Amino acid sequence: MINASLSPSSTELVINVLAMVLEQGKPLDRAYSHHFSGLKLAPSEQARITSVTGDILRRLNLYCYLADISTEDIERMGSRLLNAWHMFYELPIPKLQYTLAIDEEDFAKRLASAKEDPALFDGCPEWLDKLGTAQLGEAWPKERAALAQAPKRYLRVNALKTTAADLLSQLAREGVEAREVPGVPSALEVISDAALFRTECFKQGLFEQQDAGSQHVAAAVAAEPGMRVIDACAGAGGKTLAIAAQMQGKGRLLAMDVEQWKLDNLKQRARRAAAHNVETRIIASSKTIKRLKLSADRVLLDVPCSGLGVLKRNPDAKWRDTPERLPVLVALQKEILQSYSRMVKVDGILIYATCSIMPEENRQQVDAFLSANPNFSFIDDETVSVAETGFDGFYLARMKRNQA
Ligand SMILES: C[S@@+](CC[C@H](N)C(=O)[O-])C[C@H]1O[C@@H](n2cnc3c(N)ncnc32)[C@H](O)[C@@H]1O
Repeated sequence: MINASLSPSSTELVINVLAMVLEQGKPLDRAYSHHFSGLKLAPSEQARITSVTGDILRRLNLYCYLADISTEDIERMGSRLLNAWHMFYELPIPKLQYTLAIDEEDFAKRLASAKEDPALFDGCPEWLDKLGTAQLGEAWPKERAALAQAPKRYLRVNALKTTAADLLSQLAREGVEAREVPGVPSALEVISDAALFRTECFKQGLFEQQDAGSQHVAAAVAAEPGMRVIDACAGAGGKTLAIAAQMQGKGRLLAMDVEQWKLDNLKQRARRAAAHNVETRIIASSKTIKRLKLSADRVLLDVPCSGLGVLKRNPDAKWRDTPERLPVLVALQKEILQSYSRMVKVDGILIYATCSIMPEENRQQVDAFLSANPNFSFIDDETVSVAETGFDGFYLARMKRNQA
């Protein structure tokens, strides 16, 4: 994808999106929709812009260092940043009307010294490198390097409507090239640049866009038709819809969250996917949880987390987040685990999950929960490593309730 220079107009768009994210603090997807609306960009050009913007955000500190500018000065110095980015990939520099040129000799010196600093080369802010090293030790550098790579595009075959083989051939008829993903039977990897959401297959609800790691976590719920299942931090329902397919639409699937707009979004997606056994419920207070005491065969707690496993896909988070957020999240996860586990019935299974690879949010939480709750026993756990799988990074643990 990164094999040709951007046009001058696309360069300007990338600078504007970056400035909106980094200087106005807007989420990346909102910055894209703001700047793309009203433009008649070809899907391939739009894909190039998002791919270059993503790459710059994944290694923003590296490109800023090469451009000799600060990460806070993108609006004013954006052309210099984009020049450095083109020089890094040895691409001809776009001919902008106003541009801040970079001295080639100076650039070569900076590049040589950046290569001596692996954390900088992987686009890792200092606070994150310290945290990753403290949490993961020797395993951190390879995860850090993997988090600097572009994410692959995956979709989940909606088993309520189709099969992987049928979807592959229908997508091929619409010009979308995809292939199966070893180890994740519900997933297909999209290998062409197609505009997926414009396809008939999408309109018919034959698939959802979802990372293969997230699908792997949903598979661990192993819900069966007729069960009573609660997805208590359902958000817009990525995992809920996967669970509905496991249940073949039979049984009761309750999707809960503290944000109504996410549940509204979920309802819409569930309709398109024909996931008719999904019910949504807002968590208004602890009473909502209490009323569901000992009621579910499976409870999935996909808790709010640092998101440090999904930085490939959300690279802007690295430049917004601070290390102070982690202890706050860890305390919230602990509270959710303790309180929401009440909904698991005897012999039922609790599935705790995060999109983080940091032990403090993962195994350490589970161990603390198990020692405070001897009525639950550990079944298994797994960290989906970004480096080993190429997927987003996740964690999941399964625990069984043995007594009320
Ligand atoms: C990691 S996201 C869930 C992603 C979702 N399961 C998916 O697969 O698309 C965590 C969710 O927890 C929700 N949340 C935050 N605090 C919560 C709480 N106290 N109880 C329940 N959900 C909460 C957030 O609104 C967010 O939607």
